[in-house]
Parts: sequence; structure tokens; C-alpha cells
Amino acid sequence: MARSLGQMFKGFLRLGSGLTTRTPCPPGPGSTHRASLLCTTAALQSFLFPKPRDLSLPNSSWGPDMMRLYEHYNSLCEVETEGEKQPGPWRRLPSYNRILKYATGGVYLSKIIQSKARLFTRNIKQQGAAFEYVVFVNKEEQKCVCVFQAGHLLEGPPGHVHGGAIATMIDSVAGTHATYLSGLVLTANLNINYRSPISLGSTVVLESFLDKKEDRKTFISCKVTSADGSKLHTEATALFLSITVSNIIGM
Ligand SMILES: CCCCCCCC/C=C\CCCCCCCC(=O)SCCNC(=O)CCNC(=O)[C@H](O)C(C)(C)COP(=O)(O)OP(=O)(O)OC[C@H]1O[C@@H](n2cnc3c(N)ncnc32)[C@H](O)[C@@H]1OP(=O)(O)O
Repeated sequence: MARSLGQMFKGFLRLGSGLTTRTPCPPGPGSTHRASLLCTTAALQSFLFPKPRDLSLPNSSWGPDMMRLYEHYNSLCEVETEGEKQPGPWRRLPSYNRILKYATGGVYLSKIIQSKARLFTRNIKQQGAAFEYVVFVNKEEQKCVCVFQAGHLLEGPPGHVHGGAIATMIDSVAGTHATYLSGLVLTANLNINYRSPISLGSTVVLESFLDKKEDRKTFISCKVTSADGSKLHTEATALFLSITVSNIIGM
């Protein structure tokens, strides 16, 4: 089991490095033999290991509220000081449908299941049908914001979003925030108060705050409000526990 976990984590690391080692093709004619060889190698590499699509970027299903809020936070990711562009206080987190894209093993799963595994919130291909979202993080304020547009496949009460889908988004955003702050974590506790229903197709904002960190425990609170901030939909608190590979093996 320890071996397959090792493979799994190696796969995770390779996913990160694979994204940064691509060689751009040199422009225009007059390329040297070496440059064209590099270009061919890069093309072959991107054919064999296509770059996963970042699903947190706008698509045609995004409505006006989703676009407006995306553009607002995106504009805060870069600031201009004395004519120069600098990183701003916010950062957009890219999002893919698999975390362990190149995994060759799995803890409890067969290789076939592992290769077919998809992140729950990103596993429906039809744009706009389910979870459309983008997460931004602010390191200084220790805060995360998620702009979420709920598609028609997430129906619970007629015309409104299923409470489980809301819980999924809260867990995902708070879990991403806790991972950003504390590394590898698992949700130990999630408490949710549903205050007002969310209409299907509408855009809401999830805000996640760090309450405190104590040893392995990261306490996060989260609220869901309407796109204009006027209505409170949901409030939650969550506890995430830091885990290590040996923690999992010990389970
Ligand atoms: C998740 C990582 C994601 C990676 C992300 C990568 C980048 C982002 C990309 C994409 C975003 C995706 C984001 C998705 C997020 C989704 C997250 C989930 O859905 S996680 C699945 C559901 N959760 C489980 O299945 C856990 C099941 N539970 C367990 O495995 C264990 O109970 C565990 C690990 C949580 C704790 O077990 P122990 O043995 O390590 O620790 P003990 O000794 O029990 O507790 C340690 C301390 O914590 C307290 N504690 C434990 N559970 C508690 C609880 N429920 N409430 C309050 N305190 C609790 C205990 O009282 C103890 O406290 P004292 O040290 O004595 O002060």
C-alpha cells in the first residue's frame, strides 16, 4: 500500500512539473535545426500529454453576474504601479477535472477506476449544466472567494439548488482554502445553516475565512450570499485536519 501511495503522490508532483516544462516553438523562418527539433519535441510532448483545460476560465454559459464578478476579482490579481504591472492581492486558482492526472496507482482503487476518477465538481462536460465556478485567494487577508453559477442539473426543491450541491461547494471552497493554508487536509467536520434558497441558474458568492489554526486543525468559516451581496443564503463552519501519507497508511 505504501508503494501505491508513493506512486500516487509522484503522479501528483508530475502533474505540477509537467505544466512548466513545455518548450515554446521559436517564431518565423530561419529556425535552426536544434530549434525545430525542440519544437517537434514540444509538439509531441503536448500531443502525448495534453495540457489539462483550466475549467475556472469564462465560457459561453457564464451569465452577466458571473462575468462581472470574475472580471472584478481578476482585475485585482494584477495592479499597475508606476506603469509596471505587479501581482495584486488576489490570485485566481486554476481548476482541472482531475487532481492526479498521471496517477499510476491508488490506495484502495484499481488502476482502471483511478484512471477514470474525476473531481466531483468538474465531472459534467456540458458547460453551464452543473457547477460553474472560479476561486480566488487573498493570502494577506487569509480569505478565499468563489463565484459560483448553479446549473440546471443541481436542482433540489423545484427551481432551486439542492442543499447537497451547496454543501459540496462550501466543502470544496473551504477545503481548497484549508489546503492553500495548511497543505494536505481532510474535512473532519462541516456544519451548515441554510438561511434562504438559491435559485437555479443564479450566481452566488462564497466567502471563506480562516478562523484559527491549532496544530493539525484548520478552522474555516464560510458564507454564501447573492451576487450583489444583499441576501444571505448559507452559513457554515468547517474543521480540516492536516494529514500526511503516513496518516493515511495508518488508517
Ligand atoms: C481534501 C484534500 C484535497 C486536496 C486538494 C488539492 C488542491 C485543491 C484542488 C481541488 C479542490 C478540491 C477540494 C475538495 C475538498 C473536499 C474535502 C473532502 O470532501 S474530504 C472527504 C470527507 N472527509 C473524510 O472522509 C475524512 C474522514 N475522517 C478521517 O479520515 C479522520 O477522522 C481524520 C483524518 C479527519 C481525523 O483522524 P485522525 O486519526 O488523523 O485524527 P484524530 O486523532 O481523530 O483527531 C485529531 C484531533 O482532531 C479532533 N477531531 C477529529 N475529528 C473531529 C470532528 N469531527 N470534530 C471536532 N474535532 C475533531 C480530535 O478530537 C483530535 O483533537 P485533539 O488533538 O485531541 O485536540
